[in-house]
Amino acid sequence: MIVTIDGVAASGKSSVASGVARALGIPYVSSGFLYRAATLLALEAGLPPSDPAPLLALLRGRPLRLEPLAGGNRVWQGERDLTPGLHSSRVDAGVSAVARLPEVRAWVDEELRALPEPFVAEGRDMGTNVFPHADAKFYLTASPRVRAERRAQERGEDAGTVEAALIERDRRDAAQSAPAPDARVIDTGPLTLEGVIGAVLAALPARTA
Ligand SMILES: Nc1ncnc2c1ncn2[C@@H]1O[C@H](COP(=O)(O)OP(=O)(O)OP(=O)(O)O)[C@@H](O)[C@H]1O
Ligand SMILES: Nc1ccn([C@H]2C[C@H](O)[C@@H](COP(=O)(O)O)O2)c(=O)n1
Repeated sequence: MIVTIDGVAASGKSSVASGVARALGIPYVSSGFLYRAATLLALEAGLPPSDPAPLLALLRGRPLRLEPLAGGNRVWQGERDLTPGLHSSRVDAGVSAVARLPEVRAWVDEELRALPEPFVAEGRDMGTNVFPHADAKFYLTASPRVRAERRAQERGEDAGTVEAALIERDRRDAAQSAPAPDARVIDTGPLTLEGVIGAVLAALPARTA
């Protein structure tokens, strides 16, 4: 069984996917972690963001392992846990360029499709491209301001600065961020996190709940 939760930056995908996965007793998969890990390694190696060849050689030479857990994901390269470095403003600023590379997207898709079911998968294109036959699909939205205030509170940053960065990231990620035609779209703006999780659980087909 696969449930997909897609949406724009800071719309609540990870938090909602985690809550739904816990309620179902299954892991959740954060596809963004793989894009962020590839970006972190590219930045550390000083690789050119527009040339996929050296990055793919690095990723295939020393493979990454995504560890989906009910409470969160971790990404390992050998014995090195890359997770602590994935959610920095530096990675935020560089990840869209890496995620735009078709070769990197193909690598991420291959990694995701190799994971054993069941799981909740969150990202931008889980319901459209990676798992089009998922059992249930959801797409989260909220206004840039609402998302910025949540992210700013989470990271202790200025909401105006965060809002501008989110709008820019939405623009850069637009090509892969459309909702699947059969996805249920949820505006999380008026809802608490628990309210969104409850709405997703209530909308699951009987066989998945
Ligand atoms: N409905 C909600 N009400 C209030 N706060 C929320 C809600 N949904 C998410 N949040 C909070 O908003 C912040 C961003 O949520 P989260 O990290 O899950 O978003 P995301 O879509 O996974 O972000 P990114 O695209 O950067 O990975 C977190 O602090 C989270 O707790
Ligand atoms: N399925 C996905 C997941 C993520 N991305 C890109 C776009 C995001 O800016 C970046 C980080 O994702 P996040 O951790 O913020 O969910 O990775 C993508 O293109 N496709």
